[in-house]
Amino acid sequence: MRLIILDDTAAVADWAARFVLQRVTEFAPTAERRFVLGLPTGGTPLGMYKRLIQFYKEGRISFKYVTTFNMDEYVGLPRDHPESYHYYMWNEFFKHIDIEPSQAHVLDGNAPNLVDECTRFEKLIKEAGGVNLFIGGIGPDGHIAFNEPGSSLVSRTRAKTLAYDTLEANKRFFGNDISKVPRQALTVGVGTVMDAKEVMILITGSHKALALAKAVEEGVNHMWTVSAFQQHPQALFVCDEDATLELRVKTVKYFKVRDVILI
Ligand SMILES: N[C@@H]1[C@@H](O)[C@H](O)[C@@H](COP(=O)(O)O)O[C@@H]1O
Repeated sequence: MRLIILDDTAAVADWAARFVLQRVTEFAPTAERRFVLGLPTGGTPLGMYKRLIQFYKEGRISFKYVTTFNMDEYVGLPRDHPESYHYYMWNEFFKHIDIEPSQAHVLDGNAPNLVDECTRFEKLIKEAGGVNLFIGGIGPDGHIAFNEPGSSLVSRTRAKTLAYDTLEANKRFFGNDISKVPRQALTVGVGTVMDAKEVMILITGSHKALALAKAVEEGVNHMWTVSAFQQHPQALFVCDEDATLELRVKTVKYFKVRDVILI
């Protein structure tokens, strides 16, 4: 696991977008050999999506042969609700780029049978040949996707009841009214993300500092599900200075040696 420490949220957005650009460019996807990207929602990746849209407009990247799988979706929120992850992905990213809509997969939180929907999603990932790069964000309680504290670290895509901390953290998107935040979500499992060839997790802000410290400095722990990625062969945590506030100076100094060169 590598930890990339950058100055601020803008630097994280730029770095993450350039990392995606680099990986897609190196892979040189074609119709027969598509690049498979796992994607997150939330406030953290917004800047990365903006930069990627810019790269696309400048002709530096194409998503024509990219297949995407989103991490999660609320259960029971209409697809056209401004806080659904379908709506977010379409408005913040997909409608601005040349991705084939049929290749942009987001879990259906309104499916008649949620278990079947999760099974279908896992099957689609398998049929696509697995995920080349899974990008994720975390909650202040250290959850990855919606794998709340206590989730199995070998879990697969399934429905989860959201933890109180997550309802609190996400109420800002629902007029600060916690009662409006859906209580359940469909989420890829920790195991689903662990299966990706490479994982990049974006962590910004002092409210995520404790989670980052737990993930990096303590042992693998199902109460901080993002800590599982210590055991991934190709995992990158990309954070800003604020997110490092709970880390030891020694840890920060160690990881501040930059060894990843991007185009
Ligand atoms: N399920 C999502 C996570 O996938 C996301 O990483 C997290 C952080 O969101 P933000 O980036 O807005 O802090 O929010 C939700 O809980």
